[in-house]
This record gives sequence, C-alpha cells and structure tokens, in this order.
Amino acid sequence: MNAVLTPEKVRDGSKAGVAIAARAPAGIALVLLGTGVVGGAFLKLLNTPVAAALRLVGVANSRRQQTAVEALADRGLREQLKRQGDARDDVKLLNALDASDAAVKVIVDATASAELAARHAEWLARGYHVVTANKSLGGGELSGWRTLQEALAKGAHYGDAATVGAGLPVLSTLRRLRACGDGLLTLEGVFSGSLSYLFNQYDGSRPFSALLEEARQQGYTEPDPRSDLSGEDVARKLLILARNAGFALGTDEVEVESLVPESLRGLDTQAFLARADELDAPLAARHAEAATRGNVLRYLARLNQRGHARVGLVEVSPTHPAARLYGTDNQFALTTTRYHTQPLVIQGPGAGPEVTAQALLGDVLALG
Ligand SMILES: NC(=O)C1=CN([C@@H]2O[C@H](COP(=O)(O)OP(=O)(O)OC[C@H]3O[C@@H](n4cnc5c(N)ncnc54)[C@H](OP(=O)(O)O)[C@@H]3O)[C@@H](O)[C@H]2O)C=CC1
Ligand SMILES: N[C@@H](CC=O)C(=O)O
Repeated sequence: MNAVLTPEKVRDGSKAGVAIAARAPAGIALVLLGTGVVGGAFLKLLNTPVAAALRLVGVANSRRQQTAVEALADRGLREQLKRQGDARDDVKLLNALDASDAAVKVIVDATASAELAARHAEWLARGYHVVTANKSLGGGELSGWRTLQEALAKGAHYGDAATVGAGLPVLSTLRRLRACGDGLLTLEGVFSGSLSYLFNQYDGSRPFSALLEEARQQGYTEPDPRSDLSGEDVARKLLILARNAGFALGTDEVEVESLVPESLRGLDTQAFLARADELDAPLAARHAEAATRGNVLRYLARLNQRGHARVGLVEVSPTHPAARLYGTDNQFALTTTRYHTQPLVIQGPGAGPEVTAQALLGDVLALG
C-alpha cells in the first residue's frame, strides 16, 4: 500500500466517491457491497478513465445503502453513507441493478460477510455476475463450493482474483495450467500478506502486537485480525487454490495452527485489540527458540501430493525462499506434472487496498 491511501484516509471518504454515477453510456452496471479498506479503494478506481464504461447504481455498507443517482455521484459518497442513506435491503439494491439498461450487471462483494457470500450462487443463478474479494464461499464449506460450481456450470461469471494473493495471477495461472492438462502436485508458500508483513519484520526488538497494529493501520489485516492470526484466512486461500486444482477438500481437511491464545478467542474485536499485547510473550519465545538455531519464523501453507493440507508457523533457515520476502509479499510455489524439476513461483505484494481493488476492477472489466 502506498503512503497516500491509509485506511484512515480511505475511511474518511475524502479521497473516494468523485462523480462516479453521473456518466453515460454504461456497458456494465454494478452495485458495491462494502465500503471499507478495499471497497473504498475500489470507489476511487471507479473515478479513473479506465472505468468510464462502468455505472455504479448502488452501494452499501453494513448498515446503510444508497441508490439515488445524485448521492452516488457525491464526492464524499463513502463518508456520507456512514451518516445517511436507506436502511440495508438487498432487494432494493438489486432492483437498482435490474432497472439499469446495461447489458452486464455485476455485484461486487468487498465485505468479509459469510451471509453475503452464501448468496453468491443464488445471485449468479439469477443472471448477475459476481466479483468478490470475500473468500467465505470459495474457501468455506465444501457444500457452498459445490453450489457455486453448479451455478458456474450454467455460464455465470465469478470474478475471484482478489481472493488469493490480493489479485496476484495465481488462480488464473492455475486454471490455465489445468485447462492445458497440467496437474498440480504440490503447493507451498506464504499466502497471507499480513502474516508475511509481521514475520518479515519481527526480530524480537519490537512487540509483535505493535507490528500487528501497523499492519492493521495499513489495511493488510482482515476486519478482525484474528482471522489472519488464527490461520483461518490462509486456510481459506489454500482451499480455494486446492479446489481449483481439483482437490475437493473440506474445511476439516486442513490442519490449521492458530497463533491466537485461547484467552483471546472468545472476545469481540475491540476487546481483542485492547489485549493484543498478550500475543507478545508466546511469539517472543517462539522467535528466540528459532533464533538459537539460526532460523526464522514464517507462516506457511502446504498442500502435498497426497492432498494433505497444513497451514502454520514454521521455523525455516535464512536461505529458505520464504525467508527472503519483503513487506506483504506472498509466494506461491506450484509443482505440477510439467513444472516438476523446479516449481513455478508467483510472488509479490499479497495484501493492501489498491492492489486488491485493482483485482476487483480487472474482474469487472473482463466482463465487458
Ligand atoms: N485488505 C486486504 O488487503 C484484502 C482484503 N480482502 C478481502 O476483502 C474483504 C474486505 O476487506 P476490508 O476492506 O479490508 O474490510 P473492512 O472491514 O475495511 O470493510 C468491510 C466492509 O464491509 C461492509 N459490510 C459488512 N457486512 C456488510 C453487509 N452485510 N452488507 C454490506 N456491507 C457490509 C462493512 O460495513 P461497515 O463500514 O458498516 O462496517 C465495511 O464497509 C474481506 O473479505 C477481505 O478478506 C482480500 C484481499 C486483500
Ligand atoms: N488479510 C489478508 C488480506 C488478503 O486477503 C492477508 O493478510 O493476506
């Protein structure tokens, strides 16, 4: 993420929402669910020339929504929505999409809501396209994944580039290899931008919780950072990749190591954040232990050839590829039937508002 677009600036809405709706003609009409870190950055992109053929006809946060043309064109749309707008009502929001004369109608999900993700397949079946940063369907229960596949088999489009690597070309590569008859053998790497940011920097000199707060401020973490620290978000990405490679894994088939102590698990998000310093001592001990052997800690995801999947904290030597990452770098090493001597490696920033919003925009534009 660059220095200009902090979540605070995204959250204050001053940078987003400039005359988005008032342009014509629109080839693609869309509604946006979620105006947080990613949704706010997406609104900014809608104001750039590449989005000229897109028409925003509705936008919603968790409490309010807006479908009025003048309001959607307001410079401070995102901020305005915090104070005013209609009560949340998906039916009314989708009516706005139906009322549009655009040939292509898209629902963009920039939330982390499992309830909304559970509706993706239904929306696809009704003829809308769905573009999502929300991993809860693709990386959730296998039954949901199967329902999604049924909807896709009928020709609907599901833009999910943002769900893995914040838009790094991982899913597209995997699908392309598969379409060419190449099979995934193993998959390994760092699939979390926030955990990468944390462990790339953590050397024991600053409390882990201070780094976590930095990651949160930069917009790298999930709305509740325990989704990252628990390994849940990494497990979702591993499931999305594995399923796209043909491994129909259930959520209970991924071994997940959580970094969240038992005492911090049952709290609401604010209470957890207030006690985040309780993460410090256990991680300092893990770090010191690894350091005695000259090693470092990295949170890795692995899928082996037998379909065994694990995500967790691993001690690696400083020469390990995952030990040489920077910032929010993700790393995906794909060993396949044709890339078997050396893996195909995809690496780059794997979290942050701008790259993630760009992944959403790319998926929307691909529908045109
Ligand atoms: N941050 C990143 O780097 C990346 C994030 N993602 C994914 O993007 C998604 C959003 O993340 P992020 O922007 O960081 O999260 P935020 O918490 O910043 O934003 C979430 C937004 O979703 C809104 N929301 C929640 N429930 C609903 C609902 N039922 N209807 C409409 N809006 C709702 C929230 O509303 P309110 O404002 O009222 O709280 C908020 O505006 C997550 O699924 C995340 O995994 C994916 C790749 C990278
Ligand atoms: N919280 C996630 C954001 C992208 O999915 C991460 O840290 O990778």
